[in-house]
Amino acid sequence: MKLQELASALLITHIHGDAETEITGIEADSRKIKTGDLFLCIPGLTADGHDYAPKAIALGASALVTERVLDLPIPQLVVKDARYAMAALSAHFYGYPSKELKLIGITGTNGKTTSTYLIEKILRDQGFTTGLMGTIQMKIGDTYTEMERTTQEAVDLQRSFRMMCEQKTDYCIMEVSSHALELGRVKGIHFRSGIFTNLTQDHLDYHKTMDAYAAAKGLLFSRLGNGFSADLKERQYAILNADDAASQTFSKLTAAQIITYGIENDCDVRATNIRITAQGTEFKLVSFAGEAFFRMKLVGKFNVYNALGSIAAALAEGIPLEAIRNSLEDITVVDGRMEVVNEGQDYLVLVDYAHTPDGLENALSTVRDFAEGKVITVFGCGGDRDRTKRPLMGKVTAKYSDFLYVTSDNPRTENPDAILDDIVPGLKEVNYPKEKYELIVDRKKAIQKAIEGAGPKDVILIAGKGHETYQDVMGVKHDFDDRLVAKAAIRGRER
Ligand SMILES: CC(=O)N[C@H]1[C@@H](OP(=O)(O)OP(=O)(O)OC[C@H]2O[C@@H](n3ccc(=O)[nH]c3=O)[C@H](O)[C@@H]2O)O[C@H](CO)[C@@H](O)[C@@H]1O[C@H](C)C(=O)N[C@@H](C)C(=O)N[C@H](CCC(=O)O)C(=O)O
Ligand SMILES: Nc1ncnc2c1ncn2[C@@H]1O[C@H](COP(=O)(O)OP(=O)(O)OP(=O)(O)O)[C@@H](O)[C@H]1O
Ligand SMILES: N[C@H](CCC[C@H](N)C(=O)O)C(=O)O
Ligand SMILES: [Mg+2]
Repeated sequence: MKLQELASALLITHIHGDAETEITGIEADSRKIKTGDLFLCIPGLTADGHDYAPKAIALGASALVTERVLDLPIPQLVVKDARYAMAALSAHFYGYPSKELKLIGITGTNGKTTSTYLIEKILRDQGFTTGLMGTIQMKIGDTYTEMERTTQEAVDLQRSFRMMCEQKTDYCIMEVSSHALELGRVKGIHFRSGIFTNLTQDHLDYHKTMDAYAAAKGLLFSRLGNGFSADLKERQYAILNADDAASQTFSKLTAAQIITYGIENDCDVRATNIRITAQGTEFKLVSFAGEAFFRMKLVGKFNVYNALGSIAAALAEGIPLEAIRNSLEDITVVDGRMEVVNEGQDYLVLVDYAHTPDGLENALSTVRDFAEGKVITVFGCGGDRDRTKRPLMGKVTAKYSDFLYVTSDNPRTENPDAILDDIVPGLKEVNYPKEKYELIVDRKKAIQKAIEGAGPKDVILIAGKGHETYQDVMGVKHDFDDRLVAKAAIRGRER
């Protein structure tokens, strides 16, 4: 594509340099530049892409997008807002692929990943081809790619959408993080449905206040439904959790058709007669499409919420309730979410991804409900992330645990001991007895100790890292998988 043609996606009348320059790719990271690429110089939070322009040129970049003219020998598109340009130019370069897909976006503090897998299952059982993007991976059909982030940067996102189109994907189900919404990674993307799971504390390091965090999530809905359509295929839906106060705000922001779901409040898709056991959940679904009895293998009331949002999204696509039920009843586990580590031992070991106060509240209250023995929790908090959630996570775990191992999650660039020290005030606030917890920085040792100390019928919840197969210490990702560490410890104890 010629630079001139690409520039037509923006209000650019003047190009510094040769407008006929051929652009064969588009990148915002100098480390990924190939010959012929356009390099977007993004002023970021920690670095300024403009500083990497010379490196991009050395690697063969054929043109730049900049916010100021640089004294460099290749053509430049000078724009006011390089992030906006990144989203708009990427969409244009890849031919607006989101319009060729039915895109279902999910936002909320907890439950996004889980919901993507539930919806994927329902759609695939109906014979649709699907793409999935989120924390665990990107999946196109049965091909998996590990991702750096939950929601990709605009350039990568548009490229992935194009790949999905090439593989004749009908639906793409994706997690939309608040960072992505705030940083414009999904700007201009055409969503068919937006789902809101819930809003509780996380990421205040980035958003600073809960209001700002909510406003970021709201962007998914304010951009939905900008034109009414008689054609069902073009309709857009905002699927909102009626039991979360933020939904009221989001409902005012959107022009899309609203479908509400929940348990406590009156809504369009509601679960009643809920029964939670260690084996799963049961509930009666009452909806505009009729009633049905669901029996799922996923545990916890929070998974009823995830199921409800997914059911609402599927109903909006015209999928029969019976079929939805059959699909959801089939799902046994979502990778790293309440995943049982079973080596035949007489105590239960669960690996879960709860890494927020509310996630822990949900996971632990569920465990507490069905535990016949003690509840032993192993958890920590991620470094370089919201510090204010640390004592809150301590407080929640104290509320439900008979014994606690406070350990490292991904310390990233922080001192691991200091992270543990930030958790302890939460334990002290609720007078959690000193003899009921231990601080063990080494996560492997903490897991081993928890397993060595477990008695018959006890439940050990290892929280925070779920599906992760690494531990990030000072930017180095060391192999680490809670499930494998737990397995080895169980076997070691038996010997
Ligand atoms: C807060 C946040 O999301 N920051 C992301 C953002 O940073 P940024 O825009 O400020 O970029 P920067 O690192 O300052 O660099 C500026 C520019 O220089 C470029 N650069 C930089 C270095 C270099 O050698 N060459 C080069 O070209 C970068 O590609 C970028 O375009 O863009 C960068 C490039 O894409 C990301 O690496 C960075 O993610 C950081 C590492 C991060 O940790 N993000 C997390 C918090 C995140 O996004 N998480 C959410 C999930 C949350 C959830 O699931 O709940 C997610 O969607 O994954
Ligand atoms: N609907 C929910 N409400 C509250 N907690 C939940 C819910 N669903 C899952 N959880 C808890 O939160 C953890 C993370 O779930 P999941 O990975 O589905 O969320 P996510 O929103 O994708 O998280 P992330 O922001 O890290 O991508 C689970 O392991 C579980 O403990
Ligand atoms: N998407 C979340 C995941 C947190 C997972 C936890 N293991 C941690 O490292 O804090 C984040 O990036 O904040
Ligand atoms: Mg996720």
